[in-house]
Amino acid sequence: MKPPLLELTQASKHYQRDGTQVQALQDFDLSLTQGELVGLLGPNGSGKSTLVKVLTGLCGADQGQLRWRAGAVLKAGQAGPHLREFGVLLEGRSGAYERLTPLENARYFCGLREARFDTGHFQHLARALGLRDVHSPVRQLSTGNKLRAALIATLIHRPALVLLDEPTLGLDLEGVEQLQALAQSCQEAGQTLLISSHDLHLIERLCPRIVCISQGHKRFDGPREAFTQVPHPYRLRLRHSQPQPELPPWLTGREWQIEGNELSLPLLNPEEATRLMALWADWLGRSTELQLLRISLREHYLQHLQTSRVATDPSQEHP
Ligand SMILES: Nc1ncnc2c1ncn2[C@@H]1O[C@H](COP(=O)(O)OP(=O)(O)OP(=O)(O)O)[C@@H](O)[C@H]1O
Repeated sequence: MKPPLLELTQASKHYQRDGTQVQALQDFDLSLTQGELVGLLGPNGSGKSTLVKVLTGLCGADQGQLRWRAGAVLKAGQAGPHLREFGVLLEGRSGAYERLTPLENARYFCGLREARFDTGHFQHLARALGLRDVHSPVRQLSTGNKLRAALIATLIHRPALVLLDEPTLGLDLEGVEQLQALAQSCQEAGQTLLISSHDLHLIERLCPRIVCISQGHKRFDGPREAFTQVPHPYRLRLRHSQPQPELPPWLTGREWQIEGNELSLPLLNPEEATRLMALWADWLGRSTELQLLRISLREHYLQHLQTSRVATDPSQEHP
């Protein structure tokens, strides 16, 4: 097993707002290894940006520790030379200077990280993201192209760790696909990426590992397959005016949900639906609507958020 590139342990951070304490991050552990592509999911106000800020030394933590490349133990949120190896895009905002061109921005940010500017790499990034106009001031570019310029400035020095907070905000469909392909090529080149997004499908398509955060707590951290795994991934939903028939023995113990005249039954597989329909042919024949559904990614996500909820500041979260 590879040693961790970055290890964050027991990180907590609170803000003071209108005289009340908002716990943005609570005892948060995160370990990232080289070449990982990790998706960070969580509702508004769940602590994603705070986590990125603590990781990148932009905001100090109340407690917690950070280790980079198995080096000295630092206080979480502490700045240091290790940050030169980071590339950060914050909250989907264009971090590029408006008066400078995308090329000048890339040169400037490369210099800040004390890295050698590689024209070939700049051209590769601009091509990969479809940014043709690299010589006009950023202020003259469209929102999507401002973001492309910021992404280039984030990646120009080939950072070992790339942290992208909402990198698709303002990107069109083509832009999202370009970003996805670029993120995959960064991973293939051995870079580690942590991508925070509200786009569930992007995270599912792109990230083999998913971390889910809610109210500052980690709710899930594991492979994408485990994230989308539930004991009964199908649901038979029917509408009927009659009382429901008896459940066959192989379905007893399952949670049968009734709402008005709508009835929903969790199933293991579509074959269970076929067996049920044969058993209940008469009764089902009188139902007005019958649907076999696969549990959606959104439902998986909501289930993860509901597990072990704690009452820290529930008013702050909006799924
Ligand atoms: N500077 C601040 N002062 C006070 N409270 C803050 C500050 N920054 C964040 N918070 C609060 O901390 C909590 C976590 O915020 P954070 O921005 O980390 O969430 P997020 O998951 O990134 O949200 P979003 O998806 O909306 O970007 C929220 O309750 C937020 O209101």
